[in-house]
Amino acid sequence: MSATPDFRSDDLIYDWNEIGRKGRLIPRDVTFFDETLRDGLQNPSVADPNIEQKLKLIHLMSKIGIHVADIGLPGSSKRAFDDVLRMCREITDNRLPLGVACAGRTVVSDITPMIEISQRAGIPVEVYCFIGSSPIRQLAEDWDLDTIVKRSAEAIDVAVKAGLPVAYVTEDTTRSRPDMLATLFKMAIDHGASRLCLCDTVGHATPDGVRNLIAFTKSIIAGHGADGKVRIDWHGHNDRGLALENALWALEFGADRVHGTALGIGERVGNAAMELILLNLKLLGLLEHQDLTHMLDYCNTAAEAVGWQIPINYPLVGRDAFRTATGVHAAAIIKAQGKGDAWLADRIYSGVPAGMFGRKQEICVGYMSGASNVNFWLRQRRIEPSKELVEAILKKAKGSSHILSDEEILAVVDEMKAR
Ligand SMILES: CC(=O)SCCNC(=O)CCNC(=O)[C@H](O)C(C)(C)COP(=O)(O)OP(=O)(O)OC[C@H]1O[C@@H](n2cnc3c(N)ncnc32)[C@H](O)[C@@H]1OP(=O)(O)O
Repeated sequence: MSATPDFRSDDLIYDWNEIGRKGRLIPRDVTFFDETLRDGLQNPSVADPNIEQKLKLIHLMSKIGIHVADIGLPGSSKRAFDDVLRMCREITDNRLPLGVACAGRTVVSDITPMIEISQRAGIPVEVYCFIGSSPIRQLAEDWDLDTIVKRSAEAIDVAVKAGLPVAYVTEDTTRSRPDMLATLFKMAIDHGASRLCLCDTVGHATPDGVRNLIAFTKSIIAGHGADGKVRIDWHGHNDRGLALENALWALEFGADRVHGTALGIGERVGNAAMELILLNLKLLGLLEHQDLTHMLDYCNTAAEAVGWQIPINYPLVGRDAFRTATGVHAAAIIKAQGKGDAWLADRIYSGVPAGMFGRKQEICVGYMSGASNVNFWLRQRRIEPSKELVEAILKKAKGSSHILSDEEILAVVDEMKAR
């Protein structure tokens, strides 16, 4: 598999990432499940977005190629119910290419609002019903296996009878015992669940755990005669900082659908960041036809909706993702641009080509800069870069402890003009 769809990659970028990859294939028909409006909003430091912000996000999700959005727990409050109904109507009214899911406990009263919304909005809401499956959850809740099986079967039956697709979610799967999981998975398949969602609820998993769990789940599905009928979801959290890596490995190991949230916003330290999952798959040569130029808008909208700032050094969408003040870096980018080679300029000092995602390389002037930065800055603004002017700006930059603002540079330009 070639690393990028770019015909020039093979001769100009030697790709060590590809060694050993051959033969191990991330399935090309992977799908994406966006949890921003459910798990994302479980973070204690987010503000609950208003409905207009939620609708805007729904539109952006459909633009970046999300297949299904989990849009809340309609059973949790009247406001949640109303928002979910409104979002479902937005999807049907605008024929957005986006499926919807709603979360609920394996409790009938959490499922019935989803049935009502499906009927009123004319959309099949995927029922994402969860119950804790690990010994640690069982201990805290005093649940025995029979209780969990009975509750789960009852909830799945209600949803299936209403004609809704069901993803059966074993909370804390990554710390659950295999005998417990085997019993629950078989029960869910027998009762008509079309997906088993493996949850790293507390961010415990490493890639080895992901591989073992997915292999185990596949063997249960196959052994139960449901191969090709029941799909596997991966839902991961970032407590060990491994959410993105685990999500990518989950796809590699055979998960059909992967969950993520904008900017990784979610419970505690969050989930796998959806934009980074998409970014990495794009760079692996997958998602060739997916237009990801709306990712900046998706992340900015999510950040604004929950009242967060995107960190300046955040990949892809952070302010500095494609910005340099460094003399050696800037000189090389400028040389590439001077050759009229946009491809080269976008890759020479960037592991992620900005143009692929609707962004561009930026060069600024600071204490680490050289004459190239200043020349470039002036030419971009159609100001003649005389030797004296370049030297004066560079002197100011070298004596400064920050990147020069446009105003600061223009003040030097005016000062030199006035001489
Ligand atoms: C997959 C996940 O991320 S889990 C997180 C899901 N999201 C949320 O919890 C956010 C929205 N939640 C809420 O608004 C509220 O917690 C509600 C409406 C769901 C429930 O509120 P309350 O009835 O007041 O219960 P409370 O929140 O105090 O406790 C949760 C209850 O759910 C129970 N519960 C949790 N999962 C299940 C389940 N699968 N089946 C049955 N009961 C369950 C707990 O045992 C506890 O019951 P208890 O009150 O009898 O001890």
